Amino acid sequence: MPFSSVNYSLVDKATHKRIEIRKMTKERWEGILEVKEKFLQNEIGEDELLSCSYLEPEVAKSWIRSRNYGVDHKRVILRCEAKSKFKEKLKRNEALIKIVKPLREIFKNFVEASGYGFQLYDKNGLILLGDGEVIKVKNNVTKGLCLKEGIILNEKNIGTNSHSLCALLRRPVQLIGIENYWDELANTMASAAPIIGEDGEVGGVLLLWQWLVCEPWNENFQRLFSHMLGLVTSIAVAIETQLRLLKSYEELKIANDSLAMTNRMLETTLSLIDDGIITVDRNGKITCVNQEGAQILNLKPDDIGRRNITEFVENTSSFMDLLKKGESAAIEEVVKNKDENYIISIRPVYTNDKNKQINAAVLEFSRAKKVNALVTSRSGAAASFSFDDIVGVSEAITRAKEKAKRFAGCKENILIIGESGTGKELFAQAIHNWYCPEGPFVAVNCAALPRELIESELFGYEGGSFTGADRHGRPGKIELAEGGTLFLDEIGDMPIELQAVLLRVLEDKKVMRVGGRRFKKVDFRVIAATNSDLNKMVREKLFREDLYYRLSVLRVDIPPLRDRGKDKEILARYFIEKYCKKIGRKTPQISPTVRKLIYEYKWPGNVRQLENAVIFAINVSKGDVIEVRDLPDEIRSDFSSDHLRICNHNQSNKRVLLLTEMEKNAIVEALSETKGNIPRAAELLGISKSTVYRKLKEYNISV
Ligand SMILES: Nc1ncnc2c1ncn2[C@@H]1O[C@H](COP(=O)(O)OP(=O)(O)OP(=O)(O)O)[C@@H](O)[C@H]1O
Repeated sequence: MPFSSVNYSLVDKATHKRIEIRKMTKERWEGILEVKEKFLQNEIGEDELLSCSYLEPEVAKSWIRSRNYGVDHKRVILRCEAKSKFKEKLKRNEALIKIVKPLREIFKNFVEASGYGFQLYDKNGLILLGDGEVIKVKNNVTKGLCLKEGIILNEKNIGTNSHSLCALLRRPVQLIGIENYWDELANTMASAAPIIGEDGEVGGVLLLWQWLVCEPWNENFQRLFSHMLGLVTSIAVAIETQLRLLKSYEELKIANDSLAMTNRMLETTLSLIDDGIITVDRNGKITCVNQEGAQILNLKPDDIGRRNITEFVENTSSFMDLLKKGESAAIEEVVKNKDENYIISIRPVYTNDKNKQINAAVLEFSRAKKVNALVTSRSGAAASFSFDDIVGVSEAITRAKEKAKRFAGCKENILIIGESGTGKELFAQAIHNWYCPEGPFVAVNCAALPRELIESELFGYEGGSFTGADRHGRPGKIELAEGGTLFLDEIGDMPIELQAVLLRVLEDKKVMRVGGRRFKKVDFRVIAATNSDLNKMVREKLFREDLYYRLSVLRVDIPPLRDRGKDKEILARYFIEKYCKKIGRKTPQISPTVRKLIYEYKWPGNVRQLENAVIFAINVSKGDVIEVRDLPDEIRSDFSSDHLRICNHNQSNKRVLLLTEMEKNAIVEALSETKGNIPRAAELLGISKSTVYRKLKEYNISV
């Protein structure tokens, strides 16, 4: 008689299908028993078994598989997993075991009290967590089935069983006694529920089993049995949830750790930046700050998230306008309670790239002084010379150097007077480097600047103030000299109308850009230089008297080269060596005639002229000695006339004798060097052949 009554059911959470559990009646029990005996004794075939209404089709299929595996229903041989493999599997299932273990501990007492067994299997029937219980079978006779970890109980070993069917069908399964294949399990009832992992695979099976203590068709037993399945399924669901939580927790922990690491890296990076970095929200509230930023704004840790950037900048409205505009910008601002100007670079942070809605901004505060120094050094306006680079031992230069050094130490403006090429800029750089080597050295040649540009060049201009100007405006040289030196070369050429403006700047130490409305504080020293007679210019009303006095508080006079005695030779040798080193050439000697020339020539172009002459000679000379012929034409011709002038004008016998002797020696030397070749000797001496012939006669020299 077909058995069809359905007594209870549960919903499989994996498939969301209702699993119907058939009630075990006496009739069904006996039906199964009968068909099992027939099947095991080969009295019925597979088809007949599969069509048996007492038996669940999945159980029937499993019996067939069990027989095909060769499982003996009376006696099975249990297999243990190899130690190393077992270890590896425990490791693989670590998270699952970690969750199930405490549950099993709780359950243990319950097991002892009510005779339940509780195990965790992997999907292949390996016991990952056992209760170590011994299955007692048949009339309380203890048999040797120990449900310990490491034992493999699967269909291939023990035939049909609930946890293997559960893993295969991926849903809860309940088997009672004779539904199992192995006779030893005929007195047990078991409920198994799968633990499905995030990947949708069976990660393990939870099994709850008990001895059959009464007839399975007993009402109480039926109730208990249904509860058992509900219980094991709920535990499995709880474990799945915990597994997911653990995974999310671990992912979160990894994400957290990496976030913390990124934060630490960012903090370290920010602390290394010696500019202030401050982040603000769209309303200007300060949200984050690095050490330097906190120092600039004098912020305490408590201020973060409370105070607004507008509390710290003077020109609040234009600052907030820029911030709200959401464009990258840089402005120069005065930070309240600070004596310094800062360049504030604003970098907006958008909510997303599409709508460009500003969400926050990163502000970089850099000291204007530092930025200007960088700009000027990058533009080649840095001072590279020191007092040690001023070559010379003559009394005149030593005195000038000492004076300049004394003046360098104080903040006053300095006026350097000297002929062109005497080294005025060299002195200015040395003074600057003595006093404030960190600051910018901004040089302006007042003679080289077109008259109409000199004002914007010196004072800068605001954006759009005149045609051709940079639309963002530009700082002037005075602003750029902040914290350093403004070197005004050829000050005598500064237009008179600008002299008044310069005087005011020197007095107030404030500038306003052309087209601007705001004065800006500047702190710099002026070193002015000229080769003009400023005194005379003042008398002739070409130079403002008040500016002259303002500038000439400390005055250094640089002596012309002709007054520097043996410095001339020292400098010549210095330049030869320096230049040859630069071009990688062997340093040539100076012929005695050239040496004499160096001493006696007037050097109207001073040190610059000497340096240029030496470079010229090195490039022209072919040998190891620089000869007169190697020198530039104008020096040779100037020298010859100087020479003659000395001969003509100086009537002192001694002097004439000396000079004639010198000339005679030079001619003898030239002839010996050219082995008596007169045209070549003339070339060497820088005089004509006919002069050589005349001189030979005059000095009675035979070739
Ligand atoms: N004492 C010195 N030692 C070494 N080099 C020197 C010395 N004096 C001048 N020079 C060199 O001579 C050249 C001219 O010097 P500098 O430009 O300082 O002169 P200047 O008086 O400012 O000239 P100008 O009036 O034409 O501007 C530079 O190359 C400089 O380095």
